[in-house]
Amino acid sequence: MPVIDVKHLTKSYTTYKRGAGMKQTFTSFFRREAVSVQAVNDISFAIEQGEICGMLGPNGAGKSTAIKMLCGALYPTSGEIEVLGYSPARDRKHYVRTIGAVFGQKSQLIWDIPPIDSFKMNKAIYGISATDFSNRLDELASLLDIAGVMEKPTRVLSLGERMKCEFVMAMLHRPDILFLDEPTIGLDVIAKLKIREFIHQMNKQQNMTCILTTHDLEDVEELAHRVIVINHGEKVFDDSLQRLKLFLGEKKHVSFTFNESVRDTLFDNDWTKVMERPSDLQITLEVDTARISISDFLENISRRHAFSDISVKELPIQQVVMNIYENAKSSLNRHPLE
Ligand SMILES: Nc1ncnc2c1ncn2[C@@H]1O[C@H](COP(=O)(O)OP(=O)(O)OP(=O)(O)O)[C@@H](O)[C@H]1O
Repeated sequence: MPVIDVKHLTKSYTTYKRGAGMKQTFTSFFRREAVSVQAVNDISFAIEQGEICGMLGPNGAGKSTAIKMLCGALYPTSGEIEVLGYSPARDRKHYVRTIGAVFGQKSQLIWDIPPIDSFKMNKAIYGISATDFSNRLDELASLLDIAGVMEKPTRVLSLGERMKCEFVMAMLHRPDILFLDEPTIGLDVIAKLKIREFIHQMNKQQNMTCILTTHDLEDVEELAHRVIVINHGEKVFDDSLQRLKLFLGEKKHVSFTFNESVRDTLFDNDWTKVMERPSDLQITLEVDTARISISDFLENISRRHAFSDISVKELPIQQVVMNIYENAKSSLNRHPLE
């Protein structure tokens, strides 16, 4: 039986148009034009206990709105959410004891006091015993490597240190389900690794279920068993990471800065496509790594052309979603895996 069951979830926001300038602002006090935004549109999914599900989608797709409804912070316009038998919006008081949440863009810690005092506040709110609090805090602090950080005022912490403390705050009461909204946004590679390792550990140790929204495909690659892609409020993909990769192909974007100008035609073959040409010396190529390994590709290029800079990246999320969106409608039900 799923621990999270979402049926036909829909959320529309109503905002009011306000014109620019004094005259239109004044007019809008008396006559306002209502504008409705369909942020989440008829989304359904079910998640089993212990699953880690990544939610991907471009800016404005509706991911945060969906997570806020799952946390009980927003009422759905229509549709049903059941998490561990609770309705998040209706049974808030009992429900919040079973979940934890970390929002990359919004802190739960109190800015002017050290995180340790915010943790003690949660101890009181959740009625955690002194022994359990102390054991749990020791465990979380050592997993996240934050000794010496918890006693400084939150406002002086680096982003990475603060995010680790946000995770402690969310996990002190041992929630069964963790909702994460862009938990690694703005973090350096080391901090990202630490946080991913921590989520893994909690998932393994407590069989904790987790939904995370992200723009970082590596988060999904490292963590998620399953991926839901949302575009314009609609679910356009819901399956395993393996199947997402089949949609993406094994493509990467490789950008070079060459020492001398190169012609586009040099990259005219079956496994590369020119994506960008910012200058004579710079080029971004899409490389199909199913056809040529990155190491062979780089060796091939470096034998012919000297370059001073290079970067290898996953496909931008915008493009991933576009590819999926274009393919999804026509071929989702008759995919090569089947
Ligand atoms: N409080 C609000 N009032 C009106 N419109 C809103 C509100 N919150 C979000 N929206 C609109 O709903 C849509 C979905 O926004 P949401 O924040 O859920 O997207 P998202 O996928 O999380 O985007 P991002 O990746 O940029 O955070 C957007 O068009 C946004 O402008």
